[in-house]
Amino acid sequence: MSCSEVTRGPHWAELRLPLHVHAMLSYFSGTILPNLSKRSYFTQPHSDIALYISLSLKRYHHTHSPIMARTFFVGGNFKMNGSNSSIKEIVNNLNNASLDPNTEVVVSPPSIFLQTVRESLNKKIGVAAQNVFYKPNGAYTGEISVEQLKDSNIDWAILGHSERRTILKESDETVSLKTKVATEAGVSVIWCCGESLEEREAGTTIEVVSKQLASLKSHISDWSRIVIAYEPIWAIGTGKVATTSQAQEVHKAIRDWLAKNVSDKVAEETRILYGGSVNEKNCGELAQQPDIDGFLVGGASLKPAFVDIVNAKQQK
Ligand SMILES: O=C[C@H](O)COP(=O)(O)O
Repeated sequence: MSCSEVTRGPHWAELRLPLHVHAMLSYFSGTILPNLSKRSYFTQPHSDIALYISLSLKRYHHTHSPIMARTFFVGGNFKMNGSNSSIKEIVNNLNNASLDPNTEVVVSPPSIFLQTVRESLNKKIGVAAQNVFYKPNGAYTGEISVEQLKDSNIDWAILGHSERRTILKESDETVSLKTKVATEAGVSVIWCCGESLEEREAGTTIEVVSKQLASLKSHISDWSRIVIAYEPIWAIGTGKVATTSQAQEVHKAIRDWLAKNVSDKVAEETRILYGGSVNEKNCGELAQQPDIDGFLVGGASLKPAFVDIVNAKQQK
């Protein structure tokens, strides 16, 4: 029902509204409901004023709430590396390390080690699978289901990593479907995107990442279980890290895309990680960028220096 359709209720002047509410109503009436002039505010009945109050408070809250700080996040993607003994060593190292309590940490061993790592690792550290299939069970040789992950207390998965997109030919559609099934079942996802060297040189980085995001958006509605990892393919395992300004530029573009295509809230709250040759030396400067909310670390997550990357925010 529009304001102009409201005909019942006492005149606003009969209401005993606090002065600040009146002031706020006058201030916002022109911006929130531009089709209603200030004059019409003074002539609207009770239920209209209730509508004004509700919209004004909503607007006031939106524009005056402090921006929710995003918890810094560091993921360690072991990829297809490690043995029983080396992974035990990594777990012991993490269990005994002094980790920044303000950083969320998730490690992702190969699937054969998932359960052992989950059982032996400090419970404050999350454990992620490196893949999950979109079917609940059945004849899908080599795949692993969301229910199986949950049954083993694994509540994270890395999806859309460029190595799976390129080597294993996973399409945007497949990655989006997997992400939908995982998040809907309560498994959080580190969702990866990023451009190849040819795409960067052709100047299509933002276009490529936007297309990957658009596919994701067409499959999911709840973004609260998603952490985005921007990983330029040319920087993965090459020792060629993106410069802080290159990384920040793409992270900002991803956040702008979320604001424009999903919502301001999702844009503000979604963590965007950088991945690609991150190490203990380059992480400090990257961590200072306003839109870099953490890292997805490959090679360096297998080394003791991973602890320094987790503590990147504490570097001077
Ligand atoms: O998932 C991690 C990324 O692929 C980065 O790997 P990297 O740190 O070895 O370059």
